[in-house]
Amino acid sequence: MAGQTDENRLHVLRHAAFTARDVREMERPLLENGVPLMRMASAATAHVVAEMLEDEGVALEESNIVLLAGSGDNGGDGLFAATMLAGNGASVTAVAVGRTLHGEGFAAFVRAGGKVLILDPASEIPGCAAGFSAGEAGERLRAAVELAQHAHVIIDAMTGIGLSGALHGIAGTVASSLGVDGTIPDRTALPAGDSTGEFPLVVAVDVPSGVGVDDGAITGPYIPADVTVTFGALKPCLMLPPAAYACGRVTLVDFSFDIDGHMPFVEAVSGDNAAETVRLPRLADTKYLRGVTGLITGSERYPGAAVLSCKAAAKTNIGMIRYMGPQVCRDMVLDAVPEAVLGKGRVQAWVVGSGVPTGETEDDDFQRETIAKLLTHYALSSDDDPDDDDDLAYDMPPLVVDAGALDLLPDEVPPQVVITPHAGELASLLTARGEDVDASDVQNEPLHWALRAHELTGATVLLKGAVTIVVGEPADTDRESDAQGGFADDEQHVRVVVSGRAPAWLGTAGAGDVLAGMLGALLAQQDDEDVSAPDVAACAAYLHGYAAAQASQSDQRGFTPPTIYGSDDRHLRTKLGHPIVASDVIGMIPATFAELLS
Ligand SMILES: NC(=O)C1=CN([C@@H]2O[C@H](COP(=O)(O)OP(=O)(O)OC[C@H]3O[C@@H](n4cnc5c(N)ncnc54)[C@H](O)[C@@H]3O)[C@@H](O)[C@H]2O)[C@@H](O)CC1
Ligand SMILES: Nc1ncnc2c1ncn2[C@@H]1O[C@H](COP(=O)(O)OP(=O)(O)O)[C@@H](O)[C@H]1O
Ligand SMILES: [K+]
Repeated sequence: MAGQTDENRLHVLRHAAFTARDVREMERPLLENGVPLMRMASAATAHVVAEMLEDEGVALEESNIVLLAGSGDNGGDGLFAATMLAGNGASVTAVAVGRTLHGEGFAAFVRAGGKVLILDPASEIPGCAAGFSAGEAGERLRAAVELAQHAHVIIDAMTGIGLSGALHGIAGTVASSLGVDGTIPDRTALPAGDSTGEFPLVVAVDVPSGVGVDDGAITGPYIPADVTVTFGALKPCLMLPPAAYACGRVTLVDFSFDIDGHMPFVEAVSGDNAAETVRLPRLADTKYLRGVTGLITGSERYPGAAVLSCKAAAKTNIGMIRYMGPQVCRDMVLDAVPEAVLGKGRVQAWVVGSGVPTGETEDDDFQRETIAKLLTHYALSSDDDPDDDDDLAYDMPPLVVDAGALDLLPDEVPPQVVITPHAGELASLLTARGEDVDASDVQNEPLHWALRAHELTGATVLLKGAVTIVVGEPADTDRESDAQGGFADDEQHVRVVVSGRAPAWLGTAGAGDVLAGMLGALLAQQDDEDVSAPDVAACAAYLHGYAAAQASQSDQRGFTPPTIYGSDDRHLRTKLGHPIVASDVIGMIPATFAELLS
């Protein structure tokens, strides 16, 4: 049984992220018992740096390392790591970006022969001359940046979970000189773990300094890392876009935290989770029991979306699909999926809007009218008393609202309504509700805006991207108390799940239509009340991403669970794969099921 417990713990460690506050709570009992966490953190960091240098064929004695050290404990971790590296012959310079340095770490570093470069004229670091002129401060800053740019490795220990707001002051200037300012990481996401293989390699201590630790937002300067060595548990920024794209390969040092005693703030779905949401066919099944998905998708302008959504749904383990749409789409759907049934009838889940033009155009009014009529059944009245009408909305089958149906979404809907916008569509939906936001704001702070959309509409929000974020209510939430108390808006009542399984090859026309169809099918087959809409939605994104990975033969993915420090898991993912079209993803759905269920 112990083996199984270990396996569960490992799964949680690799797929659950905890807020900075919870991490501090988990640390406390260990620190009170005198467990030398900082020594453990820094030893692991030093080991990872040494290993990277070895991989690049650079001997430690010949290496130049620059430590960017802040004045908190993150800087302390960095200083002790640098001490070990200096002690083993590396030439290490610590650049102090704050007014102070961790006392013991600094003393140890100096004893090991490390050099220190102070940037702040007001610094109070013992034995270091301060009070230099503004001109000299500028010179020192330039020298530090130059030194770092020519190092083999930069160890980024400016801030960890103690960051508040965007990096400012000298730390901010250093980060924007060496990294980027406010823009999201733009890299090929090499499957072999993101390392550029070019010097300087960047190792982030705990988290890359400057990214939003709890929300993954990028609002200021930071330095994208090749490797992040993180301590105790994953932080949300290691999972959430866009910060997760700045972390590179992640190594987690297990401190034996009590992870079971705390609620993760964000979870990443795994293949096991996805497999669990698949309803296995039973001997006494009929097509109706296996689930029926109704689709009102495609239009005269975009008939292909009808085919993609229908075919994807039909192949995602259900009994039947029903299709409604214009003649051209009906013909094409029947051609591609002769099994489809045309017209109305009972369904266990709906998919609406994929390939339907938005309200800005005059086209396909009939398709939009049909969708609008269906959506009226999902509208909740805004008064606080849940009345009979509301109950009817709660009793409606799950519904996926995609693309051109998003602007038809009622003001407030029950949580089985899943909206599937990309960043631009989410910005439009929020703008229509009075928020001042554009697509790039959503890209920089996707969790924040997904939560806002959930809060405003009550819908489960699936925000598409390389890491898809899903926000909604947990399974056990009492809908009546929720209707009375307003919509869930704090971490206790919101479930945040991500899927980062897809390669970037998936960003291709029609991929969203395929996802909508797969999600509609996955929702239609649910007969377990304990599975929440956000979990089903995230699993659909996982299956979709996995099918794309198989179709493109790619190892690339938006989120890779961390390697646990000390475990022997150094297998490199190297296959970049090849381009695909959305239809290729559909073709791989059966093989994906076979793989995940085996
Ligand atoms: N508490 C513990 O038991 C452990 C903590 N560890 C390390 O300690 C870190 C947390 O340490 P701290 O709580 O000291 O906090 P940090 O070291 O993360 O950050 C605090 C420092 O950052 C500066 N700072 C904060 N926001 C800033 C901003 N926007 N711009 C510029 N500077 C800013 C503060 O002035 C302060 O100097 C963890 O991330 C981890 O690296 C590890 O040693 C493991 C054990
Ligand atoms: N860089 C990326 N990496 C992985 N997946 C991506 C990336 N960009 C987009 N995707 C995925 O591709 C799909 C695109 O959907 P969408 O934007 O709706 O396209 P369309 O409207 O053409 O169908 C989404 O599932 C999204 O998560
Ligand atoms: K850091």
